[in-house]
Amino acid sequence: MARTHKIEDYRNFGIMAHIDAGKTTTTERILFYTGRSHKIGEVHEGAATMDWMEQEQERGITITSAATTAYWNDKRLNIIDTPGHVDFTIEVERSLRVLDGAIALLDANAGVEPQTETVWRQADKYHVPRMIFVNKMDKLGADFYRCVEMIESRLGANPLVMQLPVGAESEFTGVVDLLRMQAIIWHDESLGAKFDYYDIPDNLKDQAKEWREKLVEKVVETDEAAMEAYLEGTEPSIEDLQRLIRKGTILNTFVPVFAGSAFKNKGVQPLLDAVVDYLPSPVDVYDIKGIDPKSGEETKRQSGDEHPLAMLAFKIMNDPFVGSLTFCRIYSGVLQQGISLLNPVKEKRERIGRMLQMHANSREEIKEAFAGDIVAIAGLKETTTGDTLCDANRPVILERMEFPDPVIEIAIEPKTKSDQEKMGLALNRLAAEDPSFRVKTDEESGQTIIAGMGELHLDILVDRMKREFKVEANIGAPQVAYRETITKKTEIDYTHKKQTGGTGQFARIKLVIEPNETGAGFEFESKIVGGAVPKEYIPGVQKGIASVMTSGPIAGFPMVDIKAQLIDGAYHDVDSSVLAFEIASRAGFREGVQKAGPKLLEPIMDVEVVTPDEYMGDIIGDLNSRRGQIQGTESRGIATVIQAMVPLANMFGYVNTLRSMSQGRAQYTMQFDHYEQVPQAVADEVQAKFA
Ligand SMILES: Nc1nc2c(ncn2[C@@H]2O[C@H](COP(=O)(O)OP(=O)(O)OP(=O)(O)O)[C@@H](O)[C@H]2O)c(=O)[nH]1
Repeated sequence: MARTHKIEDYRNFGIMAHIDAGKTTTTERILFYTGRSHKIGEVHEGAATMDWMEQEQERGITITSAATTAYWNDKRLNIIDTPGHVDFTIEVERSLRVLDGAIALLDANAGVEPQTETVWRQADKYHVPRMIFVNKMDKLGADFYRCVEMIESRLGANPLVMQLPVGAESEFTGVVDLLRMQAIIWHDESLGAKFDYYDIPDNLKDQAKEWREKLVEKVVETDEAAMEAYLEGTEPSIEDLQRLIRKGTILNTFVPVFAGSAFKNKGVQPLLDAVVDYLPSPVDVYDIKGIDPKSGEETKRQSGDEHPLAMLAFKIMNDPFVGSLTFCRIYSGVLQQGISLLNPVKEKRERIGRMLQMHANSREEIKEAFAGDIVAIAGLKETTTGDTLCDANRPVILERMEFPDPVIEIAIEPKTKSDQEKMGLALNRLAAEDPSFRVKTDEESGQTIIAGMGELHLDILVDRMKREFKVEANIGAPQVAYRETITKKTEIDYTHKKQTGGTGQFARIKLVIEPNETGAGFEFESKIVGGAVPKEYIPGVQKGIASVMTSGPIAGFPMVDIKAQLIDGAYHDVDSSVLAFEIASRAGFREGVQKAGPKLLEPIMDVEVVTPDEYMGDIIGDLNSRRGQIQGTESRGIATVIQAMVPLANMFGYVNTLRSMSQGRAQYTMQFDHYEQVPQAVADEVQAKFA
């Protein structure tokens, strides 16, 4: 099987938006017009093709990114679905990672919304070229020009207005194409409604002329020759304009803006034309960066079949028909069924079995795939999200995605004992799919603990466990991961002696324990010379201390950052053993930490809030009341960035507070920074709760 489309004719793009801006509807229409989807499922009827999982439809938010292949104007489109919910920024990041361009949707009435700002900034981080579709022009209160203004003021972007709406709200009938200076009018609102080209309506003629001038001026600025010609009175041709718009879009100089109503089936076809005309192909964007696993040096991988195979796994889904499906973007080389590839991250081999191409409502078995393609591979064993698969002879680790550490822990237990094993399997599967989700066992209580990015994040995973793995579970309240340590140097002299007929037990130890540097963990050293404690018993001493450290004296949290030295001791020829020394050190250390000024530590988060100026005062005041320490503020574009260190314990529910304080316009991110002593009053509370 050969390539059906040159790599230059690929468009890998995603659609990003605030919740409810119409991403699902627009994607549905795109799939319909590209001819692959023959039945349109309205979102509210719960039959949307892109929303695969049941609960997504129930919750009405798109959680997973699916990739779908479609065709338009002889070009091959791979549409990568990106979610809009703030708890799933990780999903947005991973789809932004593998797409080359994006359409940002606006609700024509709501304009630029908070999550539009969030995903826009994420796209900025990856330099993703974008276009904007002002959707819902048929809606009450739709205002195209206000949206254009907000693109500048809220997103700090440079809008290149390509179309003007003809009418608005219920009078919306089509658009003026400013490039060709003609009106495109749809005859009715039904699916597949026909459109025709007309002269620009009289009442829009002046406005169209004015906006075309703005368009041409912005476009010729990207090219000196065109600029000079224009200044001398020569209008660029439509082809020249298109070429320069493509160039400026790919360089992120400006963002072409279009108008329409996906729901009323208006504006989608010209939008698809624009995807083909202005969004980049895989060879138009930066070469993907990577690391040579042998030398550790940075390298790059060019897009193209002629280069060694390298692809990035960006999504794992459980598929009811074939089990686990790993979605991969091929950057270079040709992938063939049956070959064996290296996963250099895990240092494991993977054999490529079944390969699928996903379409809107069908899947196609393929034997071969090429640079630029997105394929779903069945049955990979070792590969998790973010891993690279490559030619073993030319290994590369493609730029890894950044996954923030989980901040919330919740205890989980199956509703029935018999589900214990099934739950373990399910949690491990989910953790393999989602790098921001972790599972562990609490040593002390034996409880299973799951950790994630937020309460909603964990909620959805528990829900998936129920639906996909048929495991019902109860969960506890979200919990901060406290730690304990000591503050004073202390010496311990402890003797363990037991004489109960037969062999006795004897061990004497002298320990010095002291605080270790923050983050240095547990250190053990033996200073024994001359055999006061025989060498073979010393591991028993270390083991005894380590076992006590799993549960501190204040509230049973793990102890950290302690240095222990064994300085002296004594033994008995018959009665001493490793076990006797372990028992002695356990009891001695436990006694010692009580005298060594034990303290409770809490995780301190590095919090960054990005907000419009007017809410800054309130936000800082609120952070102070959360025991937060403001590190500084700076302006970034049109917003203010506040940097603060805040205890995690006081950050639960912050999303909602921030939302209401800023009318939803401020966003925040946080990540773990360090552990710090808890003030006494708070420590007392924690102790009362856990001890
Ligand atoms: N009036 C009008 N409504 C629209 C239009 N496009 C979508 N809608 C409606 O807006 C609502 C949200 O649309 P979706 O397509 O589900 O939006 P979404 O962005 O995918 O939402 P999430 O999946 O929750 O992120 C639905 O009720 C749609 O019918 C439009 O062009 N005009």
